[in-house]
Amino acid sequence: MGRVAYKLKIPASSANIGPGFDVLGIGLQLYLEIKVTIDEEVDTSSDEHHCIIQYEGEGQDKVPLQSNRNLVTMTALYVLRTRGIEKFPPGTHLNINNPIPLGRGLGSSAAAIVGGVLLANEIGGLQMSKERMMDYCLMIERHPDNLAAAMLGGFVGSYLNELPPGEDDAKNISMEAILPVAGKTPSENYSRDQPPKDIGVYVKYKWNPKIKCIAVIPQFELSTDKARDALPAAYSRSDIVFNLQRLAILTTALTQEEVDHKLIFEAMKDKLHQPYRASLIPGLTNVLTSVTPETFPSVCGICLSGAGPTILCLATSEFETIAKEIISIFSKEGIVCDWNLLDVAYDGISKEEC
Ligand SMILES: Nc1ncnc2c1ncn2[C@@H]1O[C@H](COP(=O)(O)OP(=O)(O)OP(=O)(O)O)[C@@H](O)[C@H]1O
Ligand SMILES: N[C@@H](CCO)C(=O)O
Repeated sequence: MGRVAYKLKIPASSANIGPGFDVLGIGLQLYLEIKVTIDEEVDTSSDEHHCIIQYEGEGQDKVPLQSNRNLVTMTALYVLRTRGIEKFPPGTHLNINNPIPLGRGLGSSAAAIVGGVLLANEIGGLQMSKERMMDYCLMIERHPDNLAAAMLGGFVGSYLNELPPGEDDAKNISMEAILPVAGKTPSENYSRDQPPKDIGVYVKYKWNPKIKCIAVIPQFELSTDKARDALPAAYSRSDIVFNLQRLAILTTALTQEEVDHKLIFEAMKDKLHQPYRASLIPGLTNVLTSVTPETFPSVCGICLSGAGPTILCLATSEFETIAKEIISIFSKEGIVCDWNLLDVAYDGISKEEC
């Protein structure tokens, strides 16, 4: 085979966008990069799956580098196993550069999972479509919003199909049958079954390019699992209708040529997840009610990004002023933040030869 080298890029993402809990996502121009080099002359036998990982960027002090513990390579190994391949080709090196902060609501885990599936697709020559790769991704992170935005790019809506009984069981097999679970001895009995087909359906909306994304990123982590545990098991009809009405408006309001700031602002309100997560994110309620088109005319809307704690503010100008206002509200709670102005990543995953 000789030496092979290429780079995979996967965007960060913001999920929910207010009312679209587990439904909407936006790909963001902040990319997890995985440089893949395969050189069979190089000895990689120190790793049990022949994959040496170098990692820099967010989480570099804590992201595991063993191939059976790192989310990117664990995901790739899961996909490869379902195709009868148990290891990477001898001589595989990954140089991972990750600017996406972990556990902050910017889709770091979705980028890692999409990156792992894409890596397996390339290494195994599997030639899967993006939709088929999404089936694998959804076996690991079981809501489609961040994953679809990372895979497809742009502003994306998704739903999960109601699969026939046998296939639905296959979709819900335990995580331990798919990936090694932290704190547990890796299983010898992983599933080698390919996932059901067409678990999800995705649609890309247009996006008005005048609207930019301000991400204000508190310097503390909130795991998605913890933020999901804060949610109730059931909702009132009026709260569900509140979100559905706004969701129906929002997906078009963000595409219209004339930006209607007040319409978007109202359509980005939510009653299904943000109110329940407020206790985990001091200052959240104040941020969501203080930064409005009345206080800053270029604000279109403001919401929790994914499971938080990052705040996503959509705006057409005044970016630094708006970011500083959000930062000052958090600072009153003793929370320090970074911020970043991000454009939409319209294209999702990509591969460059090196
Ligand atoms: N590049 C990476 N390499 C290895 N593991 C990663 C990588 N990125 C994320 N992870 C894993 O994913 C975890 C974060 O996932 P989590 O779903 O809690 O947050 P998030 O994806 O950043 O936020 P959200 O889903 O709300 O957008 C990290 O703690 C780490 O275990
Ligand atoms: N929709 C998900 C996104 C985070 O992964 C949530 O809010 O829990």
